[in-house]
Amino acid sequence: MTQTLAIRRPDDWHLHLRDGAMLAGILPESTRHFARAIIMPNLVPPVVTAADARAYRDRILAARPKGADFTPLMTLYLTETTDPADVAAAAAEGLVHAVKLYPAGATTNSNSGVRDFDKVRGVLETMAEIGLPLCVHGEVTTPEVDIFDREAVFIDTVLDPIRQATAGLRVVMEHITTKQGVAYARAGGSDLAATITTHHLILNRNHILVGGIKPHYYCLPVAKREEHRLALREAATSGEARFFLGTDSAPHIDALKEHACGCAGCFTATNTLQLLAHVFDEQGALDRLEAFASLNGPAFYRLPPNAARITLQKLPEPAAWPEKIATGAGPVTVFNPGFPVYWHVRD
Ligand SMILES: NC(=O)N[C@@H](CC(=O)O)C(=O)O
Ligand SMILES: [Zn+2]
Ligand SMILES: [Zn+2]
Repeated sequence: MTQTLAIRRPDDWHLHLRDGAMLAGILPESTRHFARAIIMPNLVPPVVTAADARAYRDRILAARPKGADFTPLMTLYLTETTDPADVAAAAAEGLVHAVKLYPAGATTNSNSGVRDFDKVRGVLETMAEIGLPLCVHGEVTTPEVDIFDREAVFIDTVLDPIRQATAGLRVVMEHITTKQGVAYARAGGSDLAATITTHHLILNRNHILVGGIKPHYYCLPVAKREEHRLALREAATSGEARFFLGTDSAPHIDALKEHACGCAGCFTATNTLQLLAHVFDEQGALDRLEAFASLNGPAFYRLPPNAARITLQKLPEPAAWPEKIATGAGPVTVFNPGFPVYWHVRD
């Protein structure tokens, strides 16, 4: 018996598209199923000003496959010298939909991130006034803090103080990976939301480390214990408006993943929808997939949901996708969940 599920076309509220040959190679993987995406600004050099964002948007639009219905929603990379007036103008023009906070050194290409939070107070106050969301990579970078504790410590020592100090600031906790992240998101009001990735609904830290190290399962924040994965599954499938999909699909060429000092990032753009249907089916929550993937995100970002629909089908044979995407920069391995997935996306 074939099971069918039609949902509004989804959006991806946290996506890395990179630039140049990598952008050209991986963009079709996102435009196939997603209508819009919040585009992360951690290029080298980062997307800091409105002019940077406009130029990057134009490169993305130029790389779009013919006929693709896909709108990139741009973000600015917050630095200690970001100009509040430039941010406000970019938001007013509809160019920029969020500002991204990377604690300096927390993740891939985050060296221009924030070290002294007092220096960004003016920008945050402007953002609170105009309702522009701050997207946060929530990990401390203090060497003494264990990598598995960095999200929970960030919430207590950085995120909560920022939110207390900046009344009305709208915040998205990006790619939460812990039960503490889920609890903190839940304790906030309508000005707080959290994205959850596909891979963090599937992986715990054993998947990365048991039976040999799996570089393609390494991302930041790193996957945590099983109890945290279960908390994320419960949150994602709850239907609550504060939780929505941000894949954090983050391509790196295989040569840099399968490396003595491998890059962080899982590439899930290709098969995210199939995997999500599998996860929501396992949780008995298929009726809430649309809220997570297609409704809650636009509501938080104050955009209408997509009018178009996409149909998912559970078939007797497993869904297939390429093992790797060939790009001009080199091959990128597609996230392999390690189990068969019977949900397909109908063309
Ligand atoms: N998630 C990752 O592991 N990597 C991201 C950066 C990020 O989102 O932290 C990347 O740009 O590669
Ligand atoms: Zn991040
Ligand atoms: Zn990311």
